[in-house]
Amino acid sequence: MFWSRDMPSPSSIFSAYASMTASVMLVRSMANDLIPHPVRGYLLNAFRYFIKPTSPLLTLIIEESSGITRNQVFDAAEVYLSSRLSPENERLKISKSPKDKNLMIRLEKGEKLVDWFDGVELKWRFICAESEKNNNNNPNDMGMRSEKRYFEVSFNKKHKEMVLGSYLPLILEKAKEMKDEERVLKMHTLNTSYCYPGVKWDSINLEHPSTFDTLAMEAEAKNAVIQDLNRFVKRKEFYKRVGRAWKRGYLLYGPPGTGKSSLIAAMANYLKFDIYDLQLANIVRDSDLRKLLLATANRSILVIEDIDCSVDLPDRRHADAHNDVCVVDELAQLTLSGLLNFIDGLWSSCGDERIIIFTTNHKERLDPALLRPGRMDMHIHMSYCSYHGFRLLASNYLGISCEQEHHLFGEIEGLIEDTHITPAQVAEELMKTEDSEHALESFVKLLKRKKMEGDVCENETPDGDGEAKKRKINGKQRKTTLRNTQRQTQRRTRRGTSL
Ligand SMILES: Nc1ncnc2c1ncn2[C@@H]1O[C@H](COP(=O)(O)OP(=O)(O)OP(=O)(O)O)[C@@H](O)[C@H]1O
Ligand SMILES: [Mg+2]
Repeated sequence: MFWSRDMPSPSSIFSAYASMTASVMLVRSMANDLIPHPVRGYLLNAFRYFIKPTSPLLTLIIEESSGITRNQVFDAAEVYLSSRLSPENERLKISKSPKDKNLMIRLEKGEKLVDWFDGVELKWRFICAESEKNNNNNPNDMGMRSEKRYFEVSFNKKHKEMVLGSYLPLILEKAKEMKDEERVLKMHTLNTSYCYPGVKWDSINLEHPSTFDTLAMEAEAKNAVIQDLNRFVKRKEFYKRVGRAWKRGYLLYGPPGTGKSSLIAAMANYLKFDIYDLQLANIVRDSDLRKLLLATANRSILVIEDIDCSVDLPDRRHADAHNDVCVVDELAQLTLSGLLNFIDGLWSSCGDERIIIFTTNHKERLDPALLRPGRMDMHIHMSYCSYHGFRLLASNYLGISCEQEHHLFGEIEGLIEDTHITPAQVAEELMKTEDSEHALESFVKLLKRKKMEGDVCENETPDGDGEAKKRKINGKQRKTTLRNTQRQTQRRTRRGTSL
């Protein structure tokens, strides 16, 4: 081994160490004699604090609760870490509650896990510390066991800013996405059973399979809706800054069977929002309406279907004839814009991330107050099936992808553009057989038949783009048809939603 003259020799190091130890012992014994016990403890602690080697690691403690509320970072970490498990983990906790879709996997106490973010190593540990709480004032108290659960995450100190500013926010966001994924959506409808005084919400799982991928709608309109929803959910701060309730209103209009209810389900599935289906025809008192609205949760969609029929006051008066006259008078004063103001008022004070959707087959019959700018944020016209819509349905129902061609497609394209056929009718026809050739042949026959019969769009809404002119029936016939449709939709409204 190389040894330099300038370096202290091993024997000198040893003698220096021996003399230092001796002097520490001497100081200690002097201190024992001279310094009172409590002061001595304090000085020793201070001495240890200054001479202890500094660790390059910083450890964050993430406790389960902060005060009486749960700690969101803990909940998020629990969910996030379940996606970061490694083969090294030896003990995991598995659970599933009735409302969960899948098994929940969580770290068992003591388990460790290493995560990497931006090239930085983060060491996680889940700790459950049991402690005994003794209530000294109560002689009968044998002590209560309580469990303190927390995560520890350690990393190099120099990454503190990055962990606090980027890593933990990412965990919160990721966990929210994962929880949304897991979430079973609910459809809330009114319970108006006679054994229950008043009305209340009843919920069932929303298992409507409609998504934006299965919805036949013009690509531009569909993208506009998706972008609008994305913008809405991201703008919490914006709504706060401009002093508006964080809500968005959509009016869906178009003939029956064009996908209004399917679009609502697609929106709910996309946003993972529950649906509250408010059948106004079943609400008798303003106080009930208020109670119902207060019982709706944030991140939900309030739906009022067939709005032109639901607030048809003479009909509601008739339906509620067994109730007292004052109530009838109260209802007669209920206008759509009044209802909206009422909802706005409630939501401004106690609602976040709310969507309200009205549907109608007859936009022209709506209260103009509802249509004025700023009332319903987006008007969405659901119309007859276009060739583009047909291709999407053919892909969904017959498995003929949008890139594939078929010898009947050219003929269908020519026929469908001049025929008023709803996506519901197309879907029904394509479902009749699994043999795609056969299905398309009979679909062509249907289109030809409709064209020959000079099929009309008796429920189409005139919207200024000339569609009203396409109608080939006279006014009298049309009124009868509209009345029948209205009766039909009123019946449906009373029965419950068509979602
Ligand atoms: N645009 C569409 N894309 C895909 N499927 C559709 C579409 N429109 C209708 N359908 C099919 O037709 C069925 C009925 O449609 P939906 O209930 O959404 O129509 P609607 O416009 O709400 O009708 P209504 O005015 O009678 O309430 C749906 O369950 C779906 O199978
Ligand atoms: Mg509908």
